[in-house]
Amino acid sequence: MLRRSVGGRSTRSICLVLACLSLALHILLAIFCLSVLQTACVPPHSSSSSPLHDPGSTSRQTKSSVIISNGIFANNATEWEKEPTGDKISTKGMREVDPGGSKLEALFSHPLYNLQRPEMQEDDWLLRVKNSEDEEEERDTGGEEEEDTNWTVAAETHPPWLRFHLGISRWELYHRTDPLLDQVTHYISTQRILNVVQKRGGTQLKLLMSFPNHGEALLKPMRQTRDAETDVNLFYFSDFERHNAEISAFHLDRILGFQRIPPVVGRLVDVVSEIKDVTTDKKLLRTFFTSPVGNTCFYGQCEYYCSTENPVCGGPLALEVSLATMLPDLTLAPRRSWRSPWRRSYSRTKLAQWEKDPAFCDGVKQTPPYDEGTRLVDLMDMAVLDFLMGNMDRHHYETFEKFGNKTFMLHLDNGRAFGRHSRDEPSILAPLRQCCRIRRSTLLRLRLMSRPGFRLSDVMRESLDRDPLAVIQPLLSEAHLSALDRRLAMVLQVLHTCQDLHDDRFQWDSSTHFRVGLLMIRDSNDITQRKRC
Ligand SMILES: Nc1ncnc2c1ncn2[C@@H]1O[C@H](COP(=O)(O)OP(=O)(O)OP(=O)(O)O)[C@@H](O)[C@H]1O
Ligand SMILES: [Mn+2]
Repeated sequence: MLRRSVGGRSTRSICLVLACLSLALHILLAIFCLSVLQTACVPPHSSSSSPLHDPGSTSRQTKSSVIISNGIFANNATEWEKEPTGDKISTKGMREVDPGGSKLEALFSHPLYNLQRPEMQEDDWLLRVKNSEDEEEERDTGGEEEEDTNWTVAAETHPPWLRFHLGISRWELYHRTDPLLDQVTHYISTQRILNVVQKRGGTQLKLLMSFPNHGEALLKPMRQTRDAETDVNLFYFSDFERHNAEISAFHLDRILGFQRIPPVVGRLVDVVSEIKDVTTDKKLLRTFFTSPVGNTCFYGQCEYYCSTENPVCGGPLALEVSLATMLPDLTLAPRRSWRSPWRRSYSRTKLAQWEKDPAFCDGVKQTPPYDEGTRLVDLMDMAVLDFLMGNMDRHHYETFEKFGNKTFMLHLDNGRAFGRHSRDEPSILAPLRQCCRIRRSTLLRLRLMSRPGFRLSDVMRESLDRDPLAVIQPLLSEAHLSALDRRLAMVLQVLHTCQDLHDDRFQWDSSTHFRVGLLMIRDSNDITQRKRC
């Protein structure tokens, strides 16, 4: 009896121990699975304007262009309210934010900026390097030889501007972490200037600079002191273009994760030895003069501000300028110019249609190319970029013809941005307010940058400090930098209001109490990732 009960008790305790062990193992397994799932499912938000975008899934996205949050993120919060995985991420390969470390590096190391790149197809590249087969074929067909450029040599021997051209894809101008970016900006900010001519097109003075090895850059000069705020009585179309706006816009676009502005860098040029003495443009040369205080000035020929009353002056010789890397020549890579649906009237009295009609977006959404693909959310990205930097001058945008409508939008001409820091211009956000659409990855990145560890003003300050002109004076004043944070909060507020305003677009899933939101368009990448999850 005793033995049996002892035996029974020991069997029971063995069973108990085994049950405990099995429970512990299950808990361990569950923790492991959760951490693996989190790593796999947290960072799936990509900008579809990058090679991360899976071109094959664009059609999938087109068919169902709104997100349908199905409760994968298991809590009662809407997607909106959920925190992006932030500075506390400790999953493999992720760094914790070091309070004294580089916020810019921390931002670019974040999962939202490091998404897996789907394989690029041959037609996803804007240009392609000739290979020996092409050359043979050309010789057989009697095709023209490339002048003095050997396109078949190894990529490392190409000049940086050429490698930049070769890296342009259907979804982005460059890859954010590519060391080439530094090389191309270093090249145009240091190479000898061989020739200068005025660049046609547009309304204000711009110069086309040539460098050794066929490199070219678009120059916009400094016209007023960097800190001067635009006069409140000036209309947006009467404002000067600013060289520091062009530089800052490039940095902001990259920080937002878009990669839709060609690399722009600052440079101090000598107006005599690097412009006057080397130019072959007689019309430009004729406009040089010495100002009453002995500074060398010029004004060129253009529609606005090209007169003795609006000269560009060295001090007495040095002039701050912005240099934008030139895109491939139009004969090699033609571009299409699109009028922005939210273009302003460029009139002192007239209002544009979108300013009078709150339902303006409904029409846009049904109009090609905004009725499918990513073009509408790309417009929203552009509105966010422009609102943050106070740019009211976005009348057109361009795309590369080769890619048709399945491609990103180029954000060229940002010279009228960063004019005022003390005032925000809510009308720039009209597209967002009227459409209530945003790319999911953009939203998550914006929210990330509203957090102290990745604060937009801090990452912008750090990024701009790397420009050669920053040693003279910061490219953006502290007032402009803090305006960025203020405006970012406003963007997030607008999106939040979208949810409140359009509550009919939300349904309640009664079984789970998860809100099913139709607010945000998903990236194709999100869909791919979600399947995996
Ligand atoms: N990096 C670049 N590479 C090649 N072409 C460019 C580049 N930047 C601008 N351009 C071309 O030059 C044209 C004029 O440039 P930009 O728009 O900056 O001048 P603008 O005087 O401000 O024009 P507008 O008065 O029409 O606003 C653009 O429309 C674009 O086609
Ligand atoms: Mn312009």
